[in-house]
Amino acid sequence: MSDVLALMDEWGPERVVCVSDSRTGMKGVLVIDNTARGMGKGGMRMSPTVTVTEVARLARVMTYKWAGVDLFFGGAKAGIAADPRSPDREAVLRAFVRALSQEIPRRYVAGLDMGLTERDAAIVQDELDDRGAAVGTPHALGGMPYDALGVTGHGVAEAADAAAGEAGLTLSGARVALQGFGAVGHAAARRLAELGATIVAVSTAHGALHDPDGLDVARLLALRDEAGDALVKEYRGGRTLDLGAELLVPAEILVPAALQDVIGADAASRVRARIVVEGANLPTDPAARRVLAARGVTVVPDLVANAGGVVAAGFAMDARHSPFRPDPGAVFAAVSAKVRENTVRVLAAARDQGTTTHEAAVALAQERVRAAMELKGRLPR
Ligand SMILES: NC(=O)C1=CN([C@@H]2O[C@H](COP(=O)(O)OP(=O)(O)OC[C@H]3O[C@@H](n4cnc5c(N)ncnc54)[C@H](OP(=O)(O)O)[C@@H]3O)[C@@H](O)[C@H]2O)C=CC1
Ligand SMILES: O=C(O)CCC(=O)C(=O)O
Repeated sequence: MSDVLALMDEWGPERVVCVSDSRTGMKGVLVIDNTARGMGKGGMRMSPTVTVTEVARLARVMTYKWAGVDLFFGGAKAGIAADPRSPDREAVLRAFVRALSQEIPRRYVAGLDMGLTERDAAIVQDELDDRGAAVGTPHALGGMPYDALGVTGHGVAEAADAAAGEAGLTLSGARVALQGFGAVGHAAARRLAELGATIVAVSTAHGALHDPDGLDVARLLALRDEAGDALVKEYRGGRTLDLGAELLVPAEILVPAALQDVIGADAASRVRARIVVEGANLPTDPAARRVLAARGVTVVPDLVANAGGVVAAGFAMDARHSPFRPDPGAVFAAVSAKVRENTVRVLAAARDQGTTTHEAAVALAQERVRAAMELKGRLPR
């Protein structure tokens, strides 16, 4: 745990709970970062490589993301070290949730992150026999299935449109390269195409595709439904690239929407896009952000660009104990308004203060978290 102790600072994390189960081989962690503005809320991820440090870093992003959209929840994230394609995934998920029955839903409500779907949110509710245990459940359970609806990706595309406007570009005809075609990536592609952008590259863990004249987004979306992960192998047209090369193709806009830490200082010096919109959490590191800023590349930070998920989760938190379903139209409208407003605000603040956009977004969020900590007597004496 020494790595996590090293991550602890005045903001958190307040609570790190590691759990395991010998019968299923389950190993996982819940990190509750800062609850000054409300209880722990954030997605649950399943990945064979997840680490305690990764989940703690993601939980910190959640603290800032909730504050950034000015909704009253605290930052939290959960991670299960397992392959989401494993036939044992349900048993592992159930064991994880059972082991955290003291935390869920009293201190933490689960949501969707990488590797988990609406059906998993339903399993979390089932395991604890509590409709309040998770959000992101299917419509048939009265939930707000924000991944299936593509709410986060929709917001990412709206952020791209707002940032393009600030940079004097229009999305119409702009070339976009995307990493990841999961819950966030596919919905971002769909909305970007609707807004007139040309998607020139996409990738999944199985490979990357590039066509400088534009990929057929409708075909890619249909293949995702038909072929799942193998969509890049099934697509006819374009040429395949080594994984990671999709980040560096000529394009006006780059949307990393898969993994964390994919753009370091070296990749940042080779990115060809004028705008980077962070669909994923933590795709860039601080050195990369400085390199991009120095090169005049506009970065819309994760906590701004992918905040559609928290806005939807906010609606879903309200609806957990209500017989009424949230109206998807109202959710999409709120996501669009909030993400656009925050994109413009953060880009302007960074320009005015001479900071990176991440520094500007975090400063705004910290101001709100600090105010709550002060009111609750949580600041150091
Ligand atoms: N879901 C949400 O509402 C939110 C998600 N996020 C963040 O967005 C990111 C993506 O999450 P989400 O879309 O939910 O996850 P999913 O599990 O739905 O999709 C992940 C996608 O990334 C692809 N991928 C995995 N590894 C690589 C790789 N090495 N190179 C290229 N693509 C890869 C996967 O491919 P394959 O299918 O082949 O495995 C898949 O297409 C994460 O950082 C998450 O934290 C942020 C806010 C909200
Ligand atoms: O809080 C949620 O339910 C999902 C949002 C999330 O995990 C994220 O924005 O990364």
